[in-house]
Amino acid sequence: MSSQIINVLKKKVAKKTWDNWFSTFELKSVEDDRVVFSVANLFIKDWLQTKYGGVINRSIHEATGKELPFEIVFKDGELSKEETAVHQQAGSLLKRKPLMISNLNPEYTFENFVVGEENRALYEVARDVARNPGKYNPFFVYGGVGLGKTHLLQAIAQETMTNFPDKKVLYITSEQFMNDMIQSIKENNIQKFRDHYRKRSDVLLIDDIQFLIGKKGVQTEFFHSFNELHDAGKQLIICSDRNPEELDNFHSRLISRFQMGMLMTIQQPEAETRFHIAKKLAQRESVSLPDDVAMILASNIDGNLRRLRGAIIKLIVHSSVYNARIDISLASRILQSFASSPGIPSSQKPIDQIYDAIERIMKISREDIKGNSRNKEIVLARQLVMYILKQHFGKQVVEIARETGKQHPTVIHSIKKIDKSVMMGKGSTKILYDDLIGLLSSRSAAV
Ligand SMILES: Nc1ncnc2c1ncn2[C@@H]1O[C@H](COP(=O)(O)OP(=O)(O)OP(=O)(O)O)[C@@H](O)[C@H]1O
Repeated sequence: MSSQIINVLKKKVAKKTWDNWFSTFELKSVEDDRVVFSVANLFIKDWLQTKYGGVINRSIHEATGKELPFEIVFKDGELSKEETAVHQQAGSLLKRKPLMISNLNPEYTFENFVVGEENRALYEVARDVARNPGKYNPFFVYGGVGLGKTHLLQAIAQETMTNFPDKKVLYITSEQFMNDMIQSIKENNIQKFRDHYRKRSDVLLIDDIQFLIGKKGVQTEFFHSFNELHDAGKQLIICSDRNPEELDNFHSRLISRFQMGMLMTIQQPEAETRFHIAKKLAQRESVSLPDDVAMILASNIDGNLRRLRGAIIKLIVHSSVYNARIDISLASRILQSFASSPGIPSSQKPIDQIYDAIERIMKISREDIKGNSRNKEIVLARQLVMYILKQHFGKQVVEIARETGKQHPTVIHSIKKIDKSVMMGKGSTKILYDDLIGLLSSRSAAV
């Protein structure tokens, strides 16, 4: 029966697809309640689950006559050093994706951050912060969605760790701070939480502070952590999608703390900078983007750089799957698919906007998402709905539970799960999320 599943699956996908994506895919076991496959890479695992979950399910059904769910695990737990080296040297694009070891994305470095005139001053100060912790305290960076704030924060974190191996550098989102706080209260151990943030970090970086809008209790806790660290000369680095003054419903004393150090904004990159960013984004995927292709992408996609990245990833995946050259004609087709996907009307309720975006990008209907199917793609879509409601539209867990008709623990679990993938910049879930946010951010009020 084991080989039958693979045989059926092999017949259902094109040879090229099989060679590109299933070369390390093997059947590990068929159990009473599930089928387990293994692959040799984190990114492929994620990609197969998302893109080929449906066909894998159908193949299992056809071969076994049962509706068994499946799971994909790493082969032998993880890649051996030799395998990693081989995969880094050669093979398909996907095999070369690095495995993440910390909550910092190894690609978010200063070397990978392209500096145009518009952000030169910001870049210089950021490097200075990593060389001289405590000099500009706090360092507060704000600016629009997808302009590189997280990248810059993580670059400061990584460079500080290199410059000062003895310093304890802690990077978190303000949502994680809140979750840790709630967890510690549940476990009746708030002191441990306080010690963790106040005593065990020399450099604390907090991403997306705007998430704490309206959460007065967490703000108070953060205020005390801020003061204790600041008084002890520890470096604080904070970023937000808006100026501190625009943090509505924030304690005024916290806002004035944010304003007392170095406050800088991250600017939209000009077309020339976008050209260099496009080249760099491709280089991060070990692909060299021809100048004319980088040019056409940079001049057609502005604003949120995740859209630019999304287009480049699509280009690379397309060229890998269809064995096509990355040239102007392919880039134009990709751009057309971006342009022909009209915006989502912003007059709709957030949840309807998200359903629409998912239907367009993942081809999964709202009925499926609202239902109870455990199909992996549908489960992922459901989790993305909850995560986007929270992150992008600032909804509370109670509201999300009400709007999606799911229980609180399911909502919390889903948000955590997607947050982890997004934070780690992990594979296809992150790409999907970026695509969805790109589409939602470009919504047209006209429709
Ligand atoms: N100057 C740059 N050079 C190279 N890559 C960049 C630059 N700015 C942004 N990027 C890339 O663009 C993508 C989006 O950046 P990032 O996630 O840091 O944006 P953000 O401002 O934190 O977004 P959000 O407001 O949603 O939190 C990332 O892949 C990042 O590496």
